[in-house]
Amino acid sequence: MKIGVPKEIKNNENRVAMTPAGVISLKHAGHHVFVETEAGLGSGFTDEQYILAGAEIVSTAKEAWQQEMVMKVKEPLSEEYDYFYEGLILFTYLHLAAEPALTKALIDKKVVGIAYETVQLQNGSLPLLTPMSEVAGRMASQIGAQFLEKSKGGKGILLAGIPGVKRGKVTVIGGGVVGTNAAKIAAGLGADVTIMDLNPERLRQLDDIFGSSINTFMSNPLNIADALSESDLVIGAVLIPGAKAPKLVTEDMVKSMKDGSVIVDVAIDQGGIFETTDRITTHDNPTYVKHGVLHYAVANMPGAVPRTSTIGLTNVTVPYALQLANKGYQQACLDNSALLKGINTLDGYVTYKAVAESHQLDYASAEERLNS
Ligand SMILES: NC(=O)C1=CN([C@@H]2O[C@H](COP(=O)(O)OP(=O)(O)OC[C@H]3O[C@@H](n4cnc5c(N)ncnc54)[C@H](O)[C@@H]3O)[C@@H](O)[C@H]2O)C=CC1
Ligand SMILES: CC(=O)C(=O)O
Repeated sequence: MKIGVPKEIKNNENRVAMTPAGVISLKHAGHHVFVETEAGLGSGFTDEQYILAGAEIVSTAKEAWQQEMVMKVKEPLSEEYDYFYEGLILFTYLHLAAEPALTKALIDKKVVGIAYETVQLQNGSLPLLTPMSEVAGRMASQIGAQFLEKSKGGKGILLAGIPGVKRGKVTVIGGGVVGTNAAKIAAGLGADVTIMDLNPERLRQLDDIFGSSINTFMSNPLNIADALSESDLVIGAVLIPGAKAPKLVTEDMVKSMKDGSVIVDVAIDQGGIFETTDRITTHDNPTYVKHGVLHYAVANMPGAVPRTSTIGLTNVTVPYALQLANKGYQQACLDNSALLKGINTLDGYVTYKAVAESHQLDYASAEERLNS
C-alpha cells in the first residue's frame, strides 16, 4: 500500500504521524511511505533520516495526500478538505462529535475515516488515545501550576504551599487516563488533590493507587459545585467515547471560583466539560479570562512536547497501520474488532453512533457495510 504522511498544519502542532522507525516497519512489510518534506522536523526527525529508513520525501502536501492511506496526527483543517477523495483511508485523530464541518466533508467525499480515539479494545480501553492522554494529563497540572503564577494572570499561589502556608487545591473531574496522570503530577507537586468520577469501581481503583494522598468523590452536581468554589485549579478530564463531552460544570459554578483561579479543560477536543469553555484556544494564545477565571482550552496539548508525543503516539499506531496496509482496511477491520470501532465514516455514512447522534445524522453499521 502507498501511505502518505503530510506535515501537520494546526497551530504549534509539531508532532508527525510516523517516525523513521515506523517507516522501516512498513517498508519491511512491502509498503511505500511518502513523507512531506520537513514533516518530522518539529519532532527532531530530518528528511535524511526518513530517506535512510526507506521513505520517499515529497515536496508538497498534495503529493502526501494523494496516497491510498493518509496518516496524520490531528483532524484535518478546512484547508485540507480539498485533498479528500472517494475511498481514501484517513487514519488520524478525528474528534468528529465536535467537528460538524469535517464530518460533512468526510461523508460528502466518501472517505474511510478511521479515528484513533475510537479504536477500542474489548476491555473498553482506547489504545491509540492512551499515550496522548498520559501526556496531556501530566501537562495539565504543570500548566495549571504555571498559570496560577501572578505574572501569568493567576491568583499568585504555589500549589505546594510552604511550611506555615496552606497548599493549593486541585480538582480533577474524570478519573481515567488524563485524570489519573493529572492527579499524579498535582500530588507530586504537593497540592491538595480531589478526583471525581462517575464510576464507583474506578474510584476504588484510584483509592488503591493513591491511598490517602488524594481525595476521591462521586461525580455529581452537588460535589462538583462544592469542590469548584474552593479550588485553585480545576482540570476537565471526562470522556464518553466518540460523543460530545457533557457540560458538567455550569457557568454559575465557575462564577463561584475566586478570581485568578485556573481551569484546564483537557476534554475540549470533544467540546469541553465547562459551560464557559465555549472556544478552543491555541498554544500561541492559550488562555482567556471569564468571570475572573483563567481558562486554558488547547485541543492539541501534546503538540507542545512533540518529541515525547510523536514517539509515544507512533509506538501504538504503527502496529494498527500495518494491519490496515497488509490486509486492506476491510479485512483488517473485520478481523480486529478494536479497529472496526475506529471507523467513523464509510461509503458516505457516519458509522459511529455517538457521532451520528451528535449531528442528527443517519447511522450505518460499519460491519454491515463491510460485509455487504
Ligand atoms: N486537549 C488535548 O490535547 C487532549 C485531550 N484529550 C482528551 O481528554 C479527555 C479524557 O481522555 P481519557 O482520560 O483518555 O479518557 P478515559 O476514557 O480514560 O477517562 C474518562 C473518564 O471519564 C469518566 N466519566 C464519564 N462521565 C463522567 C462524569 N459525568 N463525571 C466524571 N467522570 C466521568 C469515565 O468514567 C472515565 O474514567 C478526552 O476527551 C480526550 O480526547 C486527550 C489527550 C489530549
Ligand atoms: C488526543 C488529541 O486530540 C491529541 O493528542 O491532540
